[in-house]
Amino acid sequence: MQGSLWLPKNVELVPHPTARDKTIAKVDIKAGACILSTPSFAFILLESEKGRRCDNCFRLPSEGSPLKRCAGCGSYWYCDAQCQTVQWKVHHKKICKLFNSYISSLAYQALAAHEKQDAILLSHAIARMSVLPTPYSIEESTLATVLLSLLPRPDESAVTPVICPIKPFPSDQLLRKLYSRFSNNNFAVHSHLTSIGHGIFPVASRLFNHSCIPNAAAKYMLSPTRSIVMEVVALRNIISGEEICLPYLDPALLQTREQILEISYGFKCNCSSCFFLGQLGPLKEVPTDSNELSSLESQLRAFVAFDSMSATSLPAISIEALPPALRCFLRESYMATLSEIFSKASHEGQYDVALESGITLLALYLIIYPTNYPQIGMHLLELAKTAWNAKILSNEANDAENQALKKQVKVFLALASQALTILGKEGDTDGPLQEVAILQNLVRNE
Ligand SMILES: C[S@@+](CC[C@H](N)C(=O)[O-])C[C@H]1O[C@@H](n2cnc3c(N)ncnc32)[C@H](O)[C@@H]1O
Repeated sequence: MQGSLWLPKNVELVPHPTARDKTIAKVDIKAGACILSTPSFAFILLESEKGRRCDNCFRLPSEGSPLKRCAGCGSYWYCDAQCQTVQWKVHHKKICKLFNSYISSLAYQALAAHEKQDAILLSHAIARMSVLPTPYSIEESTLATVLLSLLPRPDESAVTPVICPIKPFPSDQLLRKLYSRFSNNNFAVHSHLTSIGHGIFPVASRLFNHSCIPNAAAKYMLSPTRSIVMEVVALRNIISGEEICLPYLDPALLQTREQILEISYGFKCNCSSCFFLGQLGPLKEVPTDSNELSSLESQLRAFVAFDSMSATSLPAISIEALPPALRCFLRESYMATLSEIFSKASHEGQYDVALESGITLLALYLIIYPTNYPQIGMHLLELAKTAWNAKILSNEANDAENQALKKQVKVFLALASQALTILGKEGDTDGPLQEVAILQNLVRNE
């Protein structure tokens, strides 16, 4: 395996006691470094993005250049003839004429929404194998070889959804083998943390195990005429010999992640965060009395000791250090409520409520997520926008309040920039890094 051409030079695969293999760093890797850049084998847009984005490169159309619909099937959209040609060669020529009768067939219509998505993704993967010089000789494609070498999912016998009747049709055995690699090996493709599609990236699947406190994250690069590419980026400095892990799900799913990992991936996570949560037993209820809740929330903020007026870096806090009295905040439901209070208050202009709940949420994120996790950077940007709006609407005569809000905007922006720069540019243009730069400019020129 070590000599494999697809294996990046800075990592190696070594045996893992329960996960078959794991990937470790062969050298020290710096925060922000790209560990792997890998093409997808097959991918699909989410139904909600169909016709909004190009089916090949996933980009949004530029102004004045609407997407062009495939004249054959009318069901795929492209930026231009180049994107269409790329996808035509990879799989669409095997699907185009058959697509509409396939999706209106009773067998396809009977599938649940997620099965329909799997069925089309599987059709794309099969079509891609059917265009090999010798159809379905997977050894002619490195990505197909890696894909079929992946670990199957726990419910290997799940019924394969009906696929597009591609010619020549694959063997039942190949279809089942491929479908049994779905779900535990597929990735949600996102742009600035919003899902836009699904993809199969065999090399990334082969390399990275899960951790709820990952040291790396996946991002997706969209560029003209190219199919999407996944990049795996180090979130912090990784030392030689350390295992490199991705999050298979949002680590903030504190109560549900254990079950999801067991059902969908067939393993029990042994990270220190899961170990700690497993030892805690049932969590106390979050107080319903508003005074009691507010006092406990200020204790949480004090524990994290984040100073929104002067912080120059984000504190790294381990979940194990959380005092017993504050552990009730480790409830997913509390986090969801807090996040709703923050967004509602900032949209409705209740900026004092928004800033307080937003900083409490930041404190929780710093406890739950690892350093430089993208959600932290995105949340800091939202906090900066909220403080900026508060400043604009604040009483001009109240100079002290104005200056305090301006200081907060600067602190949030500087920290958002630090965290988001580690992941770097991804997805659609005009992302959060550009928003940070625009707001920094406004503050500077004010
Ligand atoms: C995408 S693969 C990861 C690569 C895999 N280790 C290999 O050797 O091909 C996902 C599968 O790896 C295993 N796995 C991933 N993370 C794990 C972890 N933290 N602990 C145990 N098993 C894990 C599970 O079997 C899961 O379904």
